[in-house]
Amino acid sequence: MTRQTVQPVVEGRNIVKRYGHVTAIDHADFDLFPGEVLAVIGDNGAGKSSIVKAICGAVIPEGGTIKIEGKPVHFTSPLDAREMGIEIVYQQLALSPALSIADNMFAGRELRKPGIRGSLLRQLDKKRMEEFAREKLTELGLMTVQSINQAVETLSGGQRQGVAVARAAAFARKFIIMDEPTAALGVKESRRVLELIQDVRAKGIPIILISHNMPHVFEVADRVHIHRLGKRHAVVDPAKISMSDAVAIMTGALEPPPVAEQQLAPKAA
Ligand SMILES: Nc1ncnc2c1ncn2[C@@H]1O[C@H](COP(=O)(O)OP(=O)(O)OP(=O)(O)O)[C@@H](O)[C@H]1O
Repeated sequence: MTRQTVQPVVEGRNIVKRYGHVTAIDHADFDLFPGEVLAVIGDNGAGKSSIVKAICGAVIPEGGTIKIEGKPVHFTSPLDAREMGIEIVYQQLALSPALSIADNMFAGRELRKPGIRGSLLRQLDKKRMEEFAREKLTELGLMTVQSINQAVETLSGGQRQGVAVARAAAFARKFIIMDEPTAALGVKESRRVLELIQDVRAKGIPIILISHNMPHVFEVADRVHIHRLGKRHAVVDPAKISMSDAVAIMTGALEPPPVAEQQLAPKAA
């Protein structure tokens, strides 16, 4: 397959978003390709969260185009993106501590019992949800947790993040956005989440990983999107650039490589 024939999963062009006098997204471009982990790095306030929010409907851009698998989209809320199979894992876990693992996995999209018990009486199909949750956690090697009915508040930070990743992986049909998924975790727990990212990629689901942690980025990313002053400043191959050069480009201390030497698309297979 040549580079030209690979259709991006996400293609953002010329995206603009202003907050008063602040231009959070300044005619930015963005590409995510099938099967890859794309890291997004940038200084504080560079606009990383804003561009990713525009892609998942949490921010509505004022200009530009966003295509998902070649089709223009105009999301008005993250629910629109979720319906399309786009999942998000936040640093601040969006899990409900008092609810069980299984309940958290299905929050907002519970399975109902078949027939009239589900459609009319709205009865939840607990058994099917538990089975599904168990299967998904097992798939990602996360069944070290005691019970699927255990409250999330009894889990360690890493296990909780594991549940959030498993939930995203279970429902993502297009891609997963992870915003600083290891920021709140210890060394061992971060390691597990990095392994999970690789497992999810192995399942064929592409991932956008926002992170300030350069060793983590360089360990798992296939390409590194460097965001600066509201726009895509460069895309580099982590196998070909040093961490310190990537940081220098990010801060403006070093010029980005010429476009022809950048990794704007994955290497041809
Ligand atoms: N809701 C908002 N209202 C006003 N300004 C905002 C809002 N969201 C973001 N901004 C501004 O837009 C710019 C980009 O912010 P954004 O959070 O996207 O950057 P970031 O690269 O994700 O930063 P960080 O790494 O610190 O999270 C910043 O100047 C920020 O203050």
